[in-house]
Amino acid sequence: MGKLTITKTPLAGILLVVPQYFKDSRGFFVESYNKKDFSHAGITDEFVQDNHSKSQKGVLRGLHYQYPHAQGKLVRVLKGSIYDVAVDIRIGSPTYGKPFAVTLRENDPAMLYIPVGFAHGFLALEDDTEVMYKVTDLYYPSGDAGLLWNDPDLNIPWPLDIIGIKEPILSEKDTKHPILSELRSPFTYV
Ligand SMILES: Cc1cn([C@H]2C[C@H](O)[C@@H](COP(=O)(O)OP(=O)(O)O[C@H]3O[C@@H](C)C(=O)[C@@H](O)[C@H]3O)O2)c(=O)[nH]c1=O
Repeated sequence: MGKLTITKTPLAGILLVVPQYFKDSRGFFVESYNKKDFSHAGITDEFVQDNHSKSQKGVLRGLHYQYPHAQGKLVRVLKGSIYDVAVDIRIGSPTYGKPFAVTLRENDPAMLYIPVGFAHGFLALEDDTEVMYKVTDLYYPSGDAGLLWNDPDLNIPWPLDIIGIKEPILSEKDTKHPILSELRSPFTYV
């Protein structure tokens, strides 16, 4: 059992979660999820699916949400690094349309907890970047939805120049999401 440090961010509900990191001459050990400690710290969601993806440098996945069957997410990086972004799409939220971003990387136990009501995406900053995330509902392709990654209204400072690329590598689907002003968000702020 390790110590769990949870830090609030400027977007209510989005949390930085840092489990205790035990490093020794063999490498490291970390409890990446512990139901009891997470519940005590206020993350009471039940995670029902684990996702694992690998991306080359410059791949941008997002910004995604699912509805119905909305998913809370707990995101971490196994290999490489990502610029991870959550955008508040809860109607009535004081931070509606605002992004929060953090760099998550290998050999660093920091994770991002994103509750229901946010669109999520990330840019892989290195080749062979592997991301693993727990989600609170199963995948329903019919509920797959998103927001356009480069919507000027979101003004997300994706670090493309820092990794030396002009345009990210996107799925066909991710080029076609609506912008914030066209979004009919199903989420409300409570
Ligand atoms: C997300 C997902 C995809 N798939 C399949 C569908 C498709 O053929 C293939 C790739 O799917 P996608 O292109 O949607 O994968 P990807 O672009 O990586 O989608 C993911 O992006 C990040 C940012 C998220 O937050 C996730 O919730 C999810 O939306 O994998 C599943 O079988 N289960 C799943 O849970």
